[in-house]
Amino acid sequence: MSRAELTGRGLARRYGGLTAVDNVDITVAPGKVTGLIGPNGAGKSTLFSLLTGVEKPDSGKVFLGGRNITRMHPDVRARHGLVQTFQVPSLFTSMTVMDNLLVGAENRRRDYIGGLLGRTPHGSTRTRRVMTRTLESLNLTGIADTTTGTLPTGALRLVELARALCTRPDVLLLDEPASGLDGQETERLSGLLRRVAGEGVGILLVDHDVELVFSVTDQVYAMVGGRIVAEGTPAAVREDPTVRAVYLAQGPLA
Ligand SMILES: Nc1ncnc2c1ncn2[C@@H]1O[C@H](COP(=O)(O)OP(=O)(O)OP(=O)(O)O)[C@@H](O)[C@H]1O
Repeated sequence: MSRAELTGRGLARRYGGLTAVDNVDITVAPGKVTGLIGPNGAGKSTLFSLLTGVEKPDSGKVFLGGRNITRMHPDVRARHGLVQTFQVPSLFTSMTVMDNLLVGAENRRRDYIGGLLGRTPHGSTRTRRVMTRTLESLNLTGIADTTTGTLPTGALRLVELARALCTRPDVLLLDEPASGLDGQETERLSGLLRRVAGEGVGILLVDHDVELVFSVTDQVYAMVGGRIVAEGTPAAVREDPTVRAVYLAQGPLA
C-alpha cells in the first residue's frame, strides 16, 4: 500500500529576534526512517512542532501526500495519518495500557466516526488484532491490563509508541523515543522502527542518541543554528566536516 510523503518547504519560525528554524526543506519518505540530529538549541524541536502542527511557521509550507496541511490542527493531521509521540509521554494515566491503545486505535478517521456513531464501542475485530500484535511486538502483552500511571518511564515510552502505531499511521514523528529506555528496550525499539518502516510507514526520528539515529535511519538531516547543514545517508552525514566539528567537540562521534 502506498503511503503519504511528508514534506516541509522553506519552513521558518522566529521567536522575537531569534530564528529557531531558518528556511528548512525536509522530506520524510514512505517506508524510510529519517533522522534529525543537532546539538542543543539547533531547532529540532521547533521544526518537529512545525511538522506536527503544534507550532505554525512564519513562512513556508507543510505537505502530506501533496496536500497543503500548514494550517491544519495537530488532531486533524493525526486523523489524516500524521501521528506524533512526545518527549514527555502523554497518556491517560488512570486507564489501562489496553484502553490507551483503544483510544489511539479509534482516533483514526473511519474508526473515529464509527466510534462517534457508537458502532465500535469495544473496538472492532481488526482493531483488537492490531492492538494485540502491537503489544506483542513491543513485548508489552504482560502489562496490557496495568494502570498506565503506575509504569516506569521506559515502559511509558513504549506504550505511547504502541498507541501511535495502533492508529495505523502513514507518517510517524518520534521526539526522543529512546530517552529513558535501557539498552534492551532501545534495541527492541530499533527493530520495531525498521519493521514499521518495512510496512511502508514514513518515520521521522529526533533523538539525542546519535548512534541510535545513525544505526536505524536511511536518511539523516543535521541541523545547526536553525539550518540544515548536512543531509544524506548516515555514513555520509557522519563524515560531514560541519557535523564532525559540532559533534567531535561534544564527543558522541569520537
Ligand atoms: N517558545 C519559545 N520561545 C522563545 N524561544 C524559543 C522557544 N522555543 C524554542 N526557542 C529557542 O529556539 C531555539 C531552538 O530551540 P529548539 O528547542 O527547537 O532546539 P532543539 O534542537 O530541539 O534543542 P534541544 O536538543 O535542547 O531540545 C533555541 O535557542 C531555543 O531557546
